[in-house]
Amino acid sequence: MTGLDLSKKVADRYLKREVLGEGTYGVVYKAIDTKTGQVVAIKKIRIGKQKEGVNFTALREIKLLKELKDPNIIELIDAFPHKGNLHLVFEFMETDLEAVIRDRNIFLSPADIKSYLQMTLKGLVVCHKKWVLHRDMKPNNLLIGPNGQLKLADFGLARIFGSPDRRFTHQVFARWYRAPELLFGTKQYGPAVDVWAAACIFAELLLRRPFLQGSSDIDQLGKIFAAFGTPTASQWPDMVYLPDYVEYQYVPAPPLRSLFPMASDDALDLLAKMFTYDPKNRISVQQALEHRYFSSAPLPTVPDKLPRPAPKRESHNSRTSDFNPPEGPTVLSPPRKSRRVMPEREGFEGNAYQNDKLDDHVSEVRPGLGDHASRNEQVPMSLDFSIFGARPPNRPTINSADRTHLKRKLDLEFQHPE
Ligand SMILES: Nc1ncnc2c1ncn2[C@@H]1O[C@H](COP(=O)(O)OP(=O)(O)OP(=O)(O)O)[C@@H](O)[C@H]1O
Repeated sequence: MTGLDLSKKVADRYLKREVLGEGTYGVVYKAIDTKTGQVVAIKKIRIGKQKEGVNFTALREIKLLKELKDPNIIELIDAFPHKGNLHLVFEFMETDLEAVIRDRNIFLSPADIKSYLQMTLKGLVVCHKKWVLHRDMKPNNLLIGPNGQLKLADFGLARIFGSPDRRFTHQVFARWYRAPELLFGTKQYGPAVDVWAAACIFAELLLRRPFLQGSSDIDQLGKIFAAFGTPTASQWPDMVYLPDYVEYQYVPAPPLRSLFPMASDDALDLLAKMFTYDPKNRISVQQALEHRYFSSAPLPTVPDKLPRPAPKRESHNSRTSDFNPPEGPTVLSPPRKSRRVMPEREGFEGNAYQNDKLDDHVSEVRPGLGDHASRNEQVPMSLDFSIFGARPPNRPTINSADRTHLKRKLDLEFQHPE
């Protein structure tokens, strides 16, 4: 029996290989496109059994992705229903920015950081020009291909934001990357939320660890204010009118330089502009790309010279593959499962990370993509960041209450399209 025989064929075209992980909307597995020989990633989304019969979140993702073709945005190659599931076929990406940041063997030079940030912003500017927010920017949604190209992925939560009257659910962001206006419950927000998240990613590239690790929304705001000072009315006049506004004790901002001692003056200037409190005054993605940080020395590293994690078990060529793998498909444990958080009571009590250990007995072997399991290990730090407290063991994603809320919201939107 050949490897080909052992592999399961999907839609008469894709040879299924190992599971790569599991996201909010379903399992992602690796496959080979027998038509082209290309290695692909297939996101399998269960089609709802509801009256409408289709998972509209997935349809939205398809529509958005088809409109967003760009070297810095993940390519949707194909989409088809199969055995009651919707399958989205994406170009296969070897790793993601989170794996790069966590890899203690990787040294990121100022030019490397500049390059990763520039590619992130280039992908975002395409979204924003088409009036689309990404809304879920975080390092593990920034995938990296074999030639070092960074591409924005996971548009499951993105949506068009053209109409000024549109209201969004504000609970969709992974907390650590959430802008203060979202944390204060704003119902109308714009591309500035992606700029804030990109600033958090920029800071994370500089620090080699997540910058503002709040354990609740209130704590998240506390962490933000400890870093940049409590915003004053003159800095952000609309703040007091936001639905969930609460007054925080005034704390002055420490010098930004003290938080990022290794950053250049240009990097700090851009960072400060991206971390501006008032979304109306926050720098846009286009303006950020035009900032002198990107034109001053050192120039951004060319993508294929960027440091990336070493492949774990086999070397990948994501564009081609032999059709005769020595073994059949290996089903691996979804690594993301162990990183999910249980429903969290917002506020001061409860521990969002209490279920981290649930899947500890399942070992993870995931060739190609970065070793997510190792993310809990200590990583070298470039400065003393202890004022922001101990590093929680895991990275929170949206909780199930958020998800239920989001689903209800999306269902409503599709029942009453504007
Ligand atoms: N194009 C791809 N190539 C290779 N691996 C991928 C690709 N897309 C997703 N993956 C991997 O599959 C797993 C699930 O990804 P998915 O985008 O569904 O969710 P996520 O981003 O991990 O989580 P969330 O849904 O909470 O944002 C992740 O481990 C991701 O790295």
